[in-house]
Amino acid sequence: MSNSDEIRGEQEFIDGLYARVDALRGDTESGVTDALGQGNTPMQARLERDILVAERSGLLGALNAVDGSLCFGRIDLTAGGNHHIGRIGLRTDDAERTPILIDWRAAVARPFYLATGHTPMGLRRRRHITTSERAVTALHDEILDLGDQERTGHEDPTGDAVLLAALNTARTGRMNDIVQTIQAEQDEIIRAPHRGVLVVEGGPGTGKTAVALHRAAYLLYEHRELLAKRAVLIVGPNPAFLGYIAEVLPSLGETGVLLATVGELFPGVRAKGADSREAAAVKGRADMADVLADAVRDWQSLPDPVIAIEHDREILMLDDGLVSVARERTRAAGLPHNVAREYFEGHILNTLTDMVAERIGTDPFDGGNLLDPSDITQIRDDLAENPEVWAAIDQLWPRLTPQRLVSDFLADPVGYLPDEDAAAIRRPTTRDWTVADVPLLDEAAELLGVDERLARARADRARETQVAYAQGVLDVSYASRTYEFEDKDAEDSEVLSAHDIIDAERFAERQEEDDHRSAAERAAADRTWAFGHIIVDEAQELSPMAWRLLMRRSPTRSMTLVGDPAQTAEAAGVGSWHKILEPYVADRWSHTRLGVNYRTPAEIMDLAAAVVRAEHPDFEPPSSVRSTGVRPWVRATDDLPGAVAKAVEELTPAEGRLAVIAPRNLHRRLAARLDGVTAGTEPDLTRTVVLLDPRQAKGLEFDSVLVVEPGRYGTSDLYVALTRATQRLGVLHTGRLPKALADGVSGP
Ligand SMILES: Nc1ncnc2c1ncn2[C@@H]1O[C@H](COP(=O)(O)OP(=O)(O)OP(=O)(O)O)[C@@H](O)[C@H]1O
Repeated sequence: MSNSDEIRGEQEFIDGLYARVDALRGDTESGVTDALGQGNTPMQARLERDILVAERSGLLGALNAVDGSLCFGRIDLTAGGNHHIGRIGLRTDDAERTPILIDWRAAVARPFYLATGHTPMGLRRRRHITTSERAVTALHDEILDLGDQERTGHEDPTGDAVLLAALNTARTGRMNDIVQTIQAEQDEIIRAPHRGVLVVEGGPGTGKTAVALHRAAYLLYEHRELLAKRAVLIVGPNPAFLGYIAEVLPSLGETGVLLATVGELFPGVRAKGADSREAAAVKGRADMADVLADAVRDWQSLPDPVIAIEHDREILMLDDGLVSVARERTRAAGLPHNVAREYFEGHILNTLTDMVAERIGTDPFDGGNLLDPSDITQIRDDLAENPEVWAAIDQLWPRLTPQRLVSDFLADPVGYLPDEDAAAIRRPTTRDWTVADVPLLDEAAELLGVDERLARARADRARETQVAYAQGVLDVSYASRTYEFEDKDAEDSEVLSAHDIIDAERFAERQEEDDHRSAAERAAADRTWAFGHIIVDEAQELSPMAWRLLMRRSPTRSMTLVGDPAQTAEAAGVGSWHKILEPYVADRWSHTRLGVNYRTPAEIMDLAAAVVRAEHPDFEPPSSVRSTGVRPWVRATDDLPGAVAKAVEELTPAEGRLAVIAPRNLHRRLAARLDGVTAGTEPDLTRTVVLLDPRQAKGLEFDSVLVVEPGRYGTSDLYVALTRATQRLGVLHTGRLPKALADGVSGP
């Protein structure tokens, strides 16, 4: 076959695949339209319709998402025949249902990623198919069976042309999937068993984030049953980062995933405030769990010295001795505070009942008690009607919300912590919640528990509303009943109206069961949700308190943690995997390392590594997969805004993105000189020029990067900033220059 025949052949095949996708999409769309057009059908049918619409909409979403590059590879087998590999699997629309496109996650597709000339895994040839929209634009073939003489004219002798093209393309501000070029070391991690804790460590640009996202897609494919129900959680360091990675999973046809920062994991709270570095470090420490437990105990107070309760025209004196006994008995039950309150109420009511009984029932002659059990019950019931009794109980053992506990604690933490730490976290109760507050709120929720009676009362009220609603719905369907039964069509006359099969109560129950939100949506609204799998990116940044929160969300400890200790920025970050995991899984976790940097060219990586080596001489950076021949530059200036504006002009790529990374307090001055720049807490990363502080740059990448005033960053922040570029790096400074930068480059 000639060179162009090969392309034509693939084009025809791919046209066939798209025809199949279009037909499927048409079927799915009309299925949804028909279902929605059914109008006021009986209840059961309506529930089924909702499920069908949800399922079909998911399928439709997947079909639309993969449209860009449905098929990207082909493997030719030594034994004859071939398989095309794509983002989703497709079968023929006939009785045989023959596979025509293999999902990249299927076992059959694996040799596409792993086969080498050395270990061909039954392959003769591997082909990468590049498409633009629906048109085939290039083919790259690798011969894996060296004895095979057949040539296609599309041979790629080094086998890395497609990878290098992907690494060199202009960035868009949104991460792309790497499904066409997953490397063998990455594939192994993506397909690792989902049980247990897997730690993936690797330097900048080694594909940790990409691998984590593809792993989520793989797990959803391989364990669809389990994970569609329990959902996968992906935790990232900040909202800008989550925006950056948000399109990867949908492009792989997967949407059943919750992406969140730790600051978003307490439903009902949005962390908008900022903490100082010291405050975040103190709030993140593991001993905060004990501190909060102490704070809860301090709400369980004693009278000072008595509480006088007027009852039945007498005064009952509740003193600290009596309350102390009730408190100790309640605490001995070992229950969360709000749950234990019911026991405390019981003890106090008993204490007061004894007092009253003693006063009115004592036999003046022998000191015995003249009351019988029904009198005692009556006294207790009367006391339970007395608002003063409840006011005393509320004072001594108040019901608390996590928000109340934490905000009161932060308003006055003195006495719970060393003075310096208390001063660092102290703040008025009116302030916004911060990210570091969220694990404290979660801890507080655990310590407080849910008052079962309150929860039951709330559930009862909700149920009553639902039953009333159901009754209304059933009345409507009852009205339509005659019509249904009079219908001439025999099949329709078989249809039972909702009334025949279900009463209002049961319908309400069924409504509760049939919650049509996706698992990810339900998980987002539920603090106690147990996820099927949790993936944590930049895991080295999380504090011990944040780990406590995440471990609660993963009772099965099915987790993938990715990170790089050399990039740890947060003072609260734990730093060592052993320290993070020891309390939860002891040493039952596995560890793997990625060693190739796909992002940063060797010229830039050498400079960044020198910065870390100045502090840690044994530091081993990942090796860059490519070099560009373009050396980074470092320049001194007296006029920073002017020099930045000039450098931005010089570095802005014709296509692609530029990041200016500068300390936050310079942003206003710099932004004033940069037209159309985007900045702020949630910058729009799709704009050509983005202004970021070093923390915001974490996990992101750009074609060009300009680092401003490097002398003002800590080593790990500087390492992060210097390793964000795929092509060019410039450094500008007025002040001190870290020696490694001065030595590494000589500016013009
Ligand atoms: N196999 C691959 N094929 C194509 N591109 C890849 C591959 N592996 C990684 N990349 C690209 O390399 C870049 C870096 O990947 P990624 O952001 O996942 O690295 P990282 O290890 O998370 O980096 P950092 O720790 O610096 O945030 C991304 O653009 C990613 O798409």
